[in-house]
Amino acid sequence: MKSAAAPPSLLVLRPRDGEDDQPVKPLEWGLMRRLFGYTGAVATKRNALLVLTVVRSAQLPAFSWLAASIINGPITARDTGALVLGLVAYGALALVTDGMFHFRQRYALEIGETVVNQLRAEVFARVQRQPMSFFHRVKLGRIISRVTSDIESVRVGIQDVLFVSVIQFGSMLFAAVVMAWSDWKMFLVVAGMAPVLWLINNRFRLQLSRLTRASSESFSRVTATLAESVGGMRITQGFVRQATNLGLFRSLLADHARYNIALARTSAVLTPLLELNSQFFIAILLLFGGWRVFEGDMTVGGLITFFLLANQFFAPIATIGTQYNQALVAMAGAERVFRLIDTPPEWVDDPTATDLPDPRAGKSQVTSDKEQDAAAGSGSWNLPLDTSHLPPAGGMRVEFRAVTFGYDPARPVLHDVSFTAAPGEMIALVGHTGSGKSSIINLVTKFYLPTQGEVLLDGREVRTITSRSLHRQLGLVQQTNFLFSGTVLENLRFSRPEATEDDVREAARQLDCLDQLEALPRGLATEVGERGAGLSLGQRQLICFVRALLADPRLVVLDEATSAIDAVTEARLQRALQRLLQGRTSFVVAHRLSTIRQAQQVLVLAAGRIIEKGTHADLLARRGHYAALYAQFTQVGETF
Ligand SMILES: Nc1ncnc2c1ncn2[C@@H]1O[C@H](COP(=O)(O)OP(=O)(O)OP(=O)(O)O)[C@@H](O)[C@H]1O
Repeated sequence: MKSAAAPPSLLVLRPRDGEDDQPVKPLEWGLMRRLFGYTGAVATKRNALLVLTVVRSAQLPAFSWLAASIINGPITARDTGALVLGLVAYGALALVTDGMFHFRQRYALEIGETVVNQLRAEVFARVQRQPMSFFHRVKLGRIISRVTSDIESVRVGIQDVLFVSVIQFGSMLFAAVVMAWSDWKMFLVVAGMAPVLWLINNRFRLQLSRLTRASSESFSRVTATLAESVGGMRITQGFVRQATNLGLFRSLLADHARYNIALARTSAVLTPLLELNSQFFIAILLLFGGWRVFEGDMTVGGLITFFLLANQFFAPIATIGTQYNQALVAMAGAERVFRLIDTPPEWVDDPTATDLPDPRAGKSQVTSDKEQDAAAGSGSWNLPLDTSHLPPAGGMRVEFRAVTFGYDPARPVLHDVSFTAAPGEMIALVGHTGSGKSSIINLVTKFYLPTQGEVLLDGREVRTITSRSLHRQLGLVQQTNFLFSGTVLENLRFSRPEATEDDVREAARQLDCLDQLEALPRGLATEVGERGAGLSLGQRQLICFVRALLADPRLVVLDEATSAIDAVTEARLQRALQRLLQGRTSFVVAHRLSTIRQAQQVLVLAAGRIIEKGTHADLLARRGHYAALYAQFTQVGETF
C-alpha cells in the first residue's frame, strides 16, 4: 500500500508540511477533562444522561436474566398464569428500557451538538483574532479540516464513546456477576475466552480506524484538487495542461481507491473471523455445558440461562473495541483542535494601547472586543456606530520614521523607509514586483508591526493605537476584489452593516455607478458567486469602491487591479476613484498612469528602499529611476 505522505498536487508532487497528523492518540485525562468542560452549558442533561447510562447497563442483562427465568420457571413448569405474569414483566421492562433509551439518544445528540458548536465558534473566533502573519503561515485546508473532520471525530467521542462504553462495560459486568453467581465454573470458561476475542478485535479495529482516516484524508485531497483545478481552469486551458492535470488527478483517485480497497479487505477478514470465533466459543460452551448436564452438575435450563448471559457478555466486546478506537481518533482530533485554539497570536495590541480618536461625528465610540463578542453572541451585528453621513471627515496624517521591517525580523524587506503623508494626500507606491509596496501597506494598516523605526498615525505611534479603532477608520480595496457569497447589497453593507439600502444607493450614486449596479440581472439583489463570478472585473472593482466609501474611511488603502479593463469602464473607475479618495489620505499601489498622475506624492521603491519621491511631473523631470521605469512600462502598455 502506498504511504499517506507526499500526495500529488496539480502543480508538482508536493510534500505535506510538517504538521503532526497522527490519526490516533492515547487517551489523555487532561484532554478529556477539557472536553467535558464544554458540556457545562447542558449540565442537567449531561447528569441525567449519566444516570440513564448506568441504569441502561443493568437493563440489558436484565432482559437475558428475565427470559432465562421465564424458560426455567413457568415454561419448564407449564404454568400458564406465571408465564403471562412473566411476559407482562418482560413487556414492562421493555417499555421502561426503550422509553429511557429515547431520552438517552436525545440527550447524547444534544450534548454532542452543544460541544461541537462551541468548539467551532471558538476556533472561528480565535482564528479571526490572529494577525495576518498567521494566515500566511497556516494553510486554509488545515483550518478547514480542524473545523470539519477533527471536530466531527470529537463529536463521536462525546456523543457515543463515553456513554456507549459505560453501557457496554456495565452490561458485561452485570452479565458476569449473574453468570458467576449462577455457575462459577462455567463462568470461568466464558471469562477465559474473552481476552482472545478482545485481542483479535483490537488488532483489526485499530488498523480499520487508521485506514478510515487515511481514506478520508485522501478524499479531501481529491476534493481540494478538484476545487483548485476548477478555480484555475483558465490557466490550465491556457497552458494546455489538461492531460497532465488529468493524469495527476487520476493518481489521486487511485490513491484514494487503494485506501478504500485496503479498508474493505481488512473488514472482509475481521467480520468472518469474529463470526468464526463466536461459533467456536459456542461449540466450547456446548461441549463443556453438555458434559456438566450429563454429569448432573447443571440443568438444561441453567445451560440456556448461561447461553443468553454469555451472549450479553460477548456482544459488547466488539462494540467496546470500536468505541475505544474512536476514542483514540477523537483524542487526536481534540488535540489538534485545541492546539489551533491555543495558538497564541504572534502579537496583540499593547494592553496600554488606546483608541485613535475619530474626528468623524458620532464615530468616536469604538466597540471593544467584548462588546463585539456580546453583539455576536446575541445574534446582532448592529454595532453602536452612527456613520449615516457620507461626506469625508478629513484624512489621517501618516508618517514613517526610519522604518525597517521583515516578515522574518532577521530578513528585512523594507530598509530605513521615511516619508510623511499629510491629511488628504494621495500617495502612489510604484516599483518592481517584490520591491516592498504591499509591505508598506501592511504597516500603515497595522497588519504587521515595524521591526525598527516608527509608524505614526495622526502623530501617534502605531503600537499605542488599538487595531480595531484604526481599522474602523480604514477603507480597503484589494487587487483581487474579494466578494463574499451573498447579494451585491450584502457585500456592499459589509463595511457598515447598519447602513440602509438608501445609504448604499447614495454611496453608489456618489461614485456614479448606481446605474451599473442596478443594471445587474437582479439589481442590488443579484447573487455574487464565489470570488464574484458572474460580475465583470470592472463591476467587481466598483462594488469594492462603494463598499469602501460606505465606511467613510479617513484612510484608504488600494491595491489597484493590474488587469486591463475597457476604456469606458476605465474612465468610470478613475472618476469613481477620484471621488472615493477625495479628502481622505490614501495609499495606492498604483499600476495605472492615470492614477499615478493624481497622486500628490509618488514613492518609488526598489529592494525595500525609497529611491525617489515626488509628483509624477517632478519625477519625470528628474530623469531618474522613475523616468526609466515610466519609459519601460509605457513601451509595454499603460500599466506599471
Ligand atoms: N507574507 C510574507 N512572508 C514573507 N515574505 C514576504 C511576505 N510577503 C512578501 N514577502 C517578501 O517581501 C518582499 C516585498 O514584498 P511586497 O509584497 O511588499 O512587494 P510588492 O512590491 O508589493 O510586490 P508585488 O508588486 O509583486 O505585489 C518580497 O521579497 C517578498 O518575497
